[in-house]
Amino acid sequence: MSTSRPGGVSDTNSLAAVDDTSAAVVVRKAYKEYRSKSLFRRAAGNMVIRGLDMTVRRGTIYGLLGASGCGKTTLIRSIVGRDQLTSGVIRTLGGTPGAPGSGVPGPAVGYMPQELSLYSGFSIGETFRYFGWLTGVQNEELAERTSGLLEFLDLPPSHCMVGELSGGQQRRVSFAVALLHRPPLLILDEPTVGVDSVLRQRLWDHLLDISADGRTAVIITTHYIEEARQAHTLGLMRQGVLLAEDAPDRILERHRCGSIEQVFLKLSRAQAGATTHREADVTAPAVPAAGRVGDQRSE
Ligand SMILES: Nc1ncnc2c1ncn2[C@@H]1O[C@H](COP(=O)(O)OP(=O)(O)OP(=O)(O)O)[C@@H](O)[C@H]1O
Repeated sequence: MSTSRPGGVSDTNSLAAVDDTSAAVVVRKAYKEYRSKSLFRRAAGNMVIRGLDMTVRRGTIYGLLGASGCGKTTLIRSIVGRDQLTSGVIRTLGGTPGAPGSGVPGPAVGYMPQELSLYSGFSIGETFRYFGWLTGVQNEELAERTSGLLEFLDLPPSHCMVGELSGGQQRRVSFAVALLHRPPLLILDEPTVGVDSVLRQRLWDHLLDISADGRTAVIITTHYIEEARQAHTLGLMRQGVLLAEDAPDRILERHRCGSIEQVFLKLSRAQAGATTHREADVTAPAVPAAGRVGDQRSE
């Protein structure tokens, strides 16, 4: 594992904070390295998460904003227990994700993965029935929530087959499935890709509504700065670390910038400077375009 630790959140480093009960998710000193499966490239590792700290409070929306390839999905998959860190600590709803009895993954978490994981041979109604059965939502409660979600998300009638829906409609079904059982932790990996601006705002309004109960935490990843700005806490992610983590207004104030794009640019340059100085194994930064952060895969 590389020993380079380019940046991170300095004021939340204490490992004692992992047992903070007001937090739905705590990540401390997280590192994740992918090892190549190729026989010819076995020595080459890819350090995707590099000493990352993150805290998600109950009753808040956490917007995880970063360029394509910065490690958002890898982090999310570790939080829901679908992937394991190389080192570091994660507490999701007080337990270790993936550990027996932790309940994660499980019904306590509503997870919308980036890749679609629906059954194309099911109708929309059967999909809701199946996931409702897995999470304990049945009968009148299921019928009521199904019709509410179909209407809210502008979906076709429940007899329509999932395999015959458009990609955007399938993403909305996947979003509905994550919401169906009203879990205390909702993790949405790029739910607004391919969603029109009216529905996108409706979706954000809904997330703000459900987190207002003071109990439900939402983590949402996105490339879009203007929508992430609505989150209570914003994590600005780049090359496997959080460059900043705070309320959007406090981030602007602290860095004396007029926009999140400017903060991103400023902190990206500082991170690149620090990295070059340490001659670490990361390359030059991408400059974020206005309104959307750039692609890091090709860096
Ligand atoms: N299973 C895997 N094996 C090897 N490398 C992987 C694997 N999954 C992701 N990566 C690499 O890890 C890096 C981060 O990928 P990740 O999907 O976490 O980024 P992201 O920020 O979610 O990107 P996007 O916004 O495009 O979804 C990329 O360089 C990717 O190629």
